[in-house]
Amino acid sequence: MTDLEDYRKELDAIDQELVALFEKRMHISQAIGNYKVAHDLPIFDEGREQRVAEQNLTHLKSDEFAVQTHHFLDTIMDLSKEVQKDVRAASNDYEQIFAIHEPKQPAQIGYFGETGSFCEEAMLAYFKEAPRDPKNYHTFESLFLAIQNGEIDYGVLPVENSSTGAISQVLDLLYKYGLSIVGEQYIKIEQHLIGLEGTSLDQIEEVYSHPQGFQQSTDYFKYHEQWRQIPFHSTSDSAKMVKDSGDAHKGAIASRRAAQIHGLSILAESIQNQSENTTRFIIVGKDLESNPRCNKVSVVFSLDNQAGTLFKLLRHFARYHINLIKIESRPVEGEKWEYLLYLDFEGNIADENVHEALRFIHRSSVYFRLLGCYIAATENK
Ligand SMILES: O=C(O)C(=O)Cc1ccccc1
Repeated sequence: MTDLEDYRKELDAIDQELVALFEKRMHISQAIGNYKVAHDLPIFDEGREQRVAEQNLTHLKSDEFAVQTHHFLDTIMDLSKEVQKDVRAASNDYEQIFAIHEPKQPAQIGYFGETGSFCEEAMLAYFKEAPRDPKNYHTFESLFLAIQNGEIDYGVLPVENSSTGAISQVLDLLYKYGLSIVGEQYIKIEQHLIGLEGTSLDQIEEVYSHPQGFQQSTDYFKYHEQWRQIPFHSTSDSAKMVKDSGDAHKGAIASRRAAQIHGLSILAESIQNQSENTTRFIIVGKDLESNPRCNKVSVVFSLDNQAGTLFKLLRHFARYHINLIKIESRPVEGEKWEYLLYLDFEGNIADENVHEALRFIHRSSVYFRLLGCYIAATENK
């Protein structure tokens, strides 16, 4: 027999013992998982992991393989945690996450802002037949509250702008109120400086708008630094306020439509930084809705604060051939340096690969919620 064959036989014998010990260890991890679920304890205990690694390294005869042994122990502990997370996921009634409801019809719709707001435009574009008696709300949170308490079935809010990025307050509210995304709509945004009829630019002293209006028009305001910029509810609330004030020194940033509706004049046209300025709006409802035509999924989750967890999770999107569209992170309220991740990707929750990927994210995350599965909007260029 060659030496090589002898070595291999020795390895086979060791592997056999390792596998038997590993299986035994995994059963104990599972039992610990059950205990932690029953006693509502966290799965990750950094102090204990550190102690286990240190204690086991003292069993080495020399330091020669200390690094590899550390790696080996870390991997074993990662696998144990996965088993424990499986136990917890099963106890969370995983299928409940996918409980799909029928769309509400006829539905009471709400939107953010006074009549003439961009959200109203998005609502009219999304619900092809103009909704009957839509209600409007002057803060994002009051709109979320109205959906939560059943005053309205769906609400329309901005979630992302092509030049200013995510509208983070809306992401935070989706998490806070546990509501769902049932659709989306793009609207091309042109901002104008508007004021009372018969006034001119040199009379303006202060300008009102939604913070988005200012952020999308920063270049224009570099040339008008003497004007006071005053944040107000929505662009259209600002327009209405200027009209109601009758004050020629006040201006608003809003749409052409808002100027017409509130009887104001355009003093400076198209003042937004980006000529193709576009906002993505979401239609928010109480429950998850989905049908076979839906091709976009949104989720929110948080991870253990450990090296490599995000990579380990995102790797599965490549493995299941899922196209990621967007990832956004937000701090968790009250938890310093802890983050929630908002992920959009292509697919339908009924697709096998999406289901598998979601099962994995759910299992690997500390917090997980499916925000919605809906039809991806296309941009009208
Ligand atoms: O204020 C509005 O009109 C809104 O609907 C919010 C908003 C503001 C600016 C751009 C896009 C959406």
